[in-house]
Order: sequence, then C-alpha cells, then structure tokens
Amino acid sequence: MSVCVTLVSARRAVAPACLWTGWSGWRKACAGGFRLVPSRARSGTRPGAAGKLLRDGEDRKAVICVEGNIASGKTTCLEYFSKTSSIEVLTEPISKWRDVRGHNPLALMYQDPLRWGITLQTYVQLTMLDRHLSAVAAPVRMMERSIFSAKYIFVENLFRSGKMPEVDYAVLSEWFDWITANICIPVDLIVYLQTSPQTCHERLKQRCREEEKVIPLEYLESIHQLYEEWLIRRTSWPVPAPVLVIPADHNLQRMLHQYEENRAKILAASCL
Ligand SMILES: Nc1ncnc2c1ncn2[C@@H]1O[C@H](COP(=O)(O)OP(=O)(O)O)[C@@H](O)[C@H]1O
Ligand SMILES: O=c1ccn([C@H]2C[C@H](O)[C@@H](COP(=O)(O)O)O2)c(=O)[nH]1
Repeated sequence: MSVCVTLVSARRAVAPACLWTGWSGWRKACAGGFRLVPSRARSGTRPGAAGKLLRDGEDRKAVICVEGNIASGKTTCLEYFSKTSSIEVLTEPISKWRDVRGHNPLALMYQDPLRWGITLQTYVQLTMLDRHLSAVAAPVRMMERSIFSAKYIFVENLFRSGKMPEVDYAVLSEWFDWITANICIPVDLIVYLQTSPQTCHERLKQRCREEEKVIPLEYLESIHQLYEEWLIRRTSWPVPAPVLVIPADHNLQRMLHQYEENRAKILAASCL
C-alpha cells in the first residue's frame, strides 16, 4: 500500500533582532535558565536567534511541532511517539484552557467568541509560550501545536470571521510580535497532519468534548483553509521550520503504520 508523504522545503521566519540595552532587572531574573544570544552571533547559533533570549542548551535539542485541524489526530500521534525513549512529548495545555482559577475560557469562547475570544487567546498565547520555554529533558521534543498556530490559525480565524473586534486583534498581534522579536522559539520541524474537515468533524463528534459540541463543519473548514494557506500554499504567514506533510484521513492502523514509516524523517530533525 503506497502512502504519500511530502517534505516541503524550509523557509525560516526571521523576526527582527532586538539589542536589549536595558531590562537589566529582567535579564538578572532570567539568569541561569536563559542567555541572551549576542546580536552579532553567526555560526553555531540557531538562525534568527541573534539578539534574543534563548533557554540555555536549547539550541542543541530538536523541537518538532505537530500541527493540524481540531481532532485531526495530533494527540494520538504524540501518544504513539511517546513510547520512544529519546522523545519527550508535550500535549497542548488544554486542561488549563478549561480551568483557569475556576473559569473555563475555552467554553466561554465557543459560547460568545466576540466577547471571550481575546480572553482565551491571550491565555493560549501565554501557556504555549510557557510550553516552548520549558526545559527539554530528552534529545527530541514533540509538542502539540505552537504559539505560531495559536496566532496564525486561531486568532486569525476569529478576526477574519468577524468574531474578534479589531482592537482585540491589534493587542494580541502586538503581544505576539513582541514575543517573537525578543524571545527565541526554536522549531526544527513541523509535522502537518493533513485531513479533510469532514474527517475532523466525524472524529470531533466521536471524541465528544463538552465545549466543542457547538462546532459546525464550517468552523473546521475555515481552520483547514488557514492551515493550508500557512503550511502548503505559503501565502499567509512565515513558516518557522521545514514541513513534513502526513495525510491523516486514514484509519488508525494505517496512520500508525505511516508514523512508523516517517520515524526516520522525524528523528532526522535532531541532526539539523
Ligand atoms: N486515524 C484515526 N481514525 C479514526 N479515529 C481517530 C484516528 N486518530 C484519532 N482518532 C480519534 O479521533 C478523535 C480525535 O483524535 P485526537 O488524537 O484527540 O485529535 P487532536 O489531538 O488532533 O484533536 C479521538 O477520539 C481519537 O481516538
Ligand atoms: O489557539 C487555539 C488553540 C486551540 N483552540 C481550541 C480548538 C479546540 O477546541 C481545542 C484544542 O483541541 P485539539 O483537539 O487539540 O485541536 O482548543 C483554540 O480555540 N485556540
């Protein structure tokens, strides 16, 4: 049985470097865990890292982000690779999005996106940044989604569909731009689980997460279009790493087979 997999070439995002002449208090607070990459750094440093804060030792570890529509099978993919000793797996911090000090911003967003979209996405941005910056224990880290898809897919979707006021979009964009200009967020490979929105709709109904019962097929179609624009057509936002596209409409057994077939390509990210 032939399985089609495409490795799309790299086109790294290069955010403007920042010189950090001040901020001494913050830099002291970060000492130990982070270092500032010299603004003239060239060899041996990640592209785009110059002038940014970088977690110590992180430039030697590989980071793979698994991207895809809601219920495309990302968690299932991560579960599969979590059995490999050299890989550590980080799922999305969805339990936090469902319970921040007793509040459920995920449910609120689905109930009234115009009012609560910024609340959820601000918290998603914070918790995803925290995930990106947490210390890596294994040689390879696989994480579910990224701070990039939070902005380029979900914030963008809310705004474009008229469900986020322009001022909320502007504030979130300012935050995102500041973070990516000043903090190094290393990504070595994006694994894109490419599904049809219909498949995701079926899997979503099967998973039956309470907050997501209101999601119509059209919502998944919009998310799908944004992913395709970003990672396949490359007409929207910078892509921070090479992209490995894995068609993911197949049944579970065939998907696990595909993951095994792609193991070497995925682990090759640690040699980049
Ligand atoms: N290849 C597959 N075929 C059928 N069902 C699947 C497949 N992969 C995952 N599922 C099921 O679909 C639902 C969503 O999968 P999940 O891995 O949670 O997706 P995601 O993390 O992308 O939201 C779950 O109920 C899961 O068991
Ligand atoms: O930036 C984001 C990221 C995720 N979400 C929503 C979309 C889904 O309802 C869940 C994540 O579920 P997955 O099954 O992992 O796709 O969170 C969001 O609204 N904004």
